Amino acid sequence: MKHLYVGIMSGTSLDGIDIALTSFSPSAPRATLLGATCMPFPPALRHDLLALCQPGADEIHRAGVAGQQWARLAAQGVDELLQQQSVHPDQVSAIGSHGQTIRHHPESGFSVQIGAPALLAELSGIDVICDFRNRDLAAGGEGAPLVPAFHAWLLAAPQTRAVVNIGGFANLTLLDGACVSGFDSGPGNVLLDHWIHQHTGKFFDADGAWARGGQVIPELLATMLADPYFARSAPKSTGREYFHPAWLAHQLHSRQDNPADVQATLLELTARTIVDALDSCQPQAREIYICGGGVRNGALMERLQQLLAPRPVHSTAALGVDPDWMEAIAFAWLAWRCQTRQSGNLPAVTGARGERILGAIYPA
Ligand SMILES: Nc1ncnc2c1ncn2[C@@H]1O[C@H](COP(=O)(O)OP(=O)(O)OP(=O)(O)O)[C@@H](O)[C@H]1O
Ligand SMILES: CC(=O)N[C@H]1[C@@H]2OC[C@@H](O2)[C@@H](O)[C@@H]1O[C@H](C)C(=O)O
Repeated sequence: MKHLYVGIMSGTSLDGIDIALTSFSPSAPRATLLGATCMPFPPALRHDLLALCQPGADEIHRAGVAGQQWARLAAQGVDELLQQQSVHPDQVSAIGSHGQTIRHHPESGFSVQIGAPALLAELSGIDVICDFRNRDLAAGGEGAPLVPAFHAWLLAAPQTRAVVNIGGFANLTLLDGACVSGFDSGPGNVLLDHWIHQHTGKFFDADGAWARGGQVIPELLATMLADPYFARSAPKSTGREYFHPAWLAHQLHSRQDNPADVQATLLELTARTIVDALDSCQPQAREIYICGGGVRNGALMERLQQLLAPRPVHSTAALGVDPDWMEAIAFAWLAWRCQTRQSGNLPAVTGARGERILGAIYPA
């Protein structure tokens, strides 16, 4: 039995494809990250993937083409990573490939991730496991978030703790002994990224510096916080279908605010909705660990620390998991769960009728 798995995640930020080579211990809940790489999207592919997140003409053809480009980039990354680690493809049990979400509609029972898994299997010579969300949806679940099951497997502890992923969207896991809850709290970086790009051409607000120079606009914050998604009870998940540029334009309506103040308000929205989501969980987490790109936003981390004080807020690095690779490692874990015919979802999180083995296998 081989214990090496490759996990591949390209999240809603559309910054690139994260790839993690991971080994799992069959006896203990332990995941060892052997190496990882990120393959940034070439601008044209990023543009095409972003366009596919909204309905548009000829989208089936465009999704077919973009999916293959995604698979070629992922296969190149896997090849480079394995060579760097002196690992032969035959030594890898499977690739867990999330693919790129282009539509997530749990209310209609489906979620679409593209990434040409057959081509990835062909190019890599490794079994590819993909389509992790639709079995949970078929069982009445949201199909997301899935990482809480991995957090529970790896990070459960006697004290109540929370793990918060801040990527394009933010999701949290509350670990309370054997009880696990989790859901998407709302936008993470997605609106911050959009707003800074629109005003400066930059892809993200490095360290939150631009937001730090602005002032929160209380009325705008109150309007955004009044969005019904935030008050909805779990299970719930969201994405670019809901929190998109038109959502922000609608919130701004005919306001003529200083753009840096809007950025400060969007950062406050992300922080407040994460804290409100944590506060809605019972019992309260006594320690909070953050992963995802949001860890690099110093202004956001400081605001979370202020709002959550005196509870400690750390990166998941404090638990021995590099915050940049948590999600990719989780998809390596989901591949292992599928291949060993173990369930991958948590019904208490997604709302599915029961535990299910997640994923579809494309043999090498
Ligand atoms: N130095 C930095 N300063 C501020 N923000 C940063 C920095 N580096 C990355 N980020 C933010 O992190 C985002 C990427 O995070 P991550 O890779 O976790 O998202 P993702 O996995 O694509 O999203 P999701 O978890 O929603 O699927 C970037 O879009 C950016 O907003
Ligand atoms: C549909 C989809 O791709 N959702 C992502 C997204 O990014 C964060 C959040 O929204 C989460 O629900 C999910 O990803 C992680 C990996 C999850 O399923 O746990």
